[in-house]
Amino acid sequence: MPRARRAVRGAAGAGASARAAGLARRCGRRRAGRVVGCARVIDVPVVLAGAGPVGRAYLDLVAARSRRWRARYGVNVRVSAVRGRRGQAVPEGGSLPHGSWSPLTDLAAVLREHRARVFVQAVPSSAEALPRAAAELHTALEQGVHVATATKTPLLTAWHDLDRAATDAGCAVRISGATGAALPAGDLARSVLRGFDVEAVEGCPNGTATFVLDRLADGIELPEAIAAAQRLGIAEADPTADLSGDDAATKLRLLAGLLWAADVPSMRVSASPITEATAEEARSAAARGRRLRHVAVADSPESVRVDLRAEAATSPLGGLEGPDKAVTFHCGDAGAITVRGGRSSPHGAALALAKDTLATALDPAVGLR
Ligand SMILES: NC(=O)C1=CN([C@@H]2O[C@H](COP(=O)(O)OP(=O)(O)OC[C@H]3O[C@@H](n4cnc5c(N)ncnc54)[C@H](OP(=O)(O)O)[C@@H]3O)[C@@H](O)[C@H]2O)C=CC1
Ligand SMILES: N[C@@H](CC=O)C(=O)O
Repeated sequence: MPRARRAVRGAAGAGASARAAGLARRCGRRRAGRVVGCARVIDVPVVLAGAGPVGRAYLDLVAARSRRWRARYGVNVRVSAVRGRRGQAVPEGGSLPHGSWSPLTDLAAVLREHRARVFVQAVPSSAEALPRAAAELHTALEQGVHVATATKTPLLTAWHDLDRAATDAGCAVRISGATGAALPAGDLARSVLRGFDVEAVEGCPNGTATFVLDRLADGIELPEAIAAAQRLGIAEADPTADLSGDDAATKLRLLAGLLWAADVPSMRVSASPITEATAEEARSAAARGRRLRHVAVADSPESVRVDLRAEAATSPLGGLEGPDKAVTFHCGDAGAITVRGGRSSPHGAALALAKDTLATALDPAVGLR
């Protein structure tokens, strides 16, 4: 999709930021873990929406790693405000405050007050949360604030609007957290494989499905397997989309949007769900030395299908251990390129959001792609 890339705050600022980071790396002298000397540091104040497992993991990660990122990349990430469903708070020493939160105020005002550079979103990927989640992304972009999101639903419904709003604002919308947590499939699709003319993409991008299928093969009942995935923070609070194949299809739709400028909202989805009846299939595959997998495939920008497939235990998908994930890009002359790992977990999603937060300062980009 050809597009004029406007050099406004995000792009010009990010170019300068990248140069500043290079300068920081060249000039910085590390002493007792601190950058000293002539280092210039890019300040990245963040407003975080969502204080569930993923949001809290992001806060913890920033608290634990910000000094390292400052020394290593010349970027100072700090969460200056956190917003939940009804309240908001200023972190104390990098953690959520123990006391009560104040009532929510206007997001635009909060972004301005904190001079936010990035709006990080980690609210539920649910129909109920969608209207506010979508509206808040637009508010951030209108304020000239970059976005890093793990929330999938607004991307599915408002892909083009968000891309347009981000491009107009000269801001980036980074979606690694929504395309498979710490699995860097989104980066491959968005930029790394550019020019390889990817013909098809397939994989197991849902950690819950792989985890549950292996438990079924072990003879564990479906409800027990789902409960274990929820205890580990892999499955969504409502695991329906994990098991129906919708979450895997969503991730492939987002990858297709990044790869091919696919019309994400209108892509057709067909999926065979994981049900009680799947247990027999999983055990039968195991008896043949194979492993049942929920495999999502997009071989055109029009559609995604998710099927149960018995994979050889030595293949990239069969060899997976949930909640790890794998995605293979079929790249014509470059062959099949598989990325694997990046487990689904709140910490994995937080790592993806952190990577994307750093990228807004270090790798200039505008829009979704
Ligand atoms: N767990 C994982 O492995 C991964 C998760 N993700 C995605 O990350 C996102 C966050 O996940 P998780 O932390 O488990 O989410 P939760 O369901 O625990 O919700 C997180 C937060 O969202 C707030 N919230 C709830 N409803 C709304 C609403 N309608 N509008 C605005 N805010 C709302 C909650 O506020 P309050 O506390 O006030 O109720 C809470 O702070 C999800 O979209 C998920 O799909 C992505 C990759 C991996
Ligand atoms: N529930 C999802 C979490 C990340 O998107 C999964 O199981 O992969």
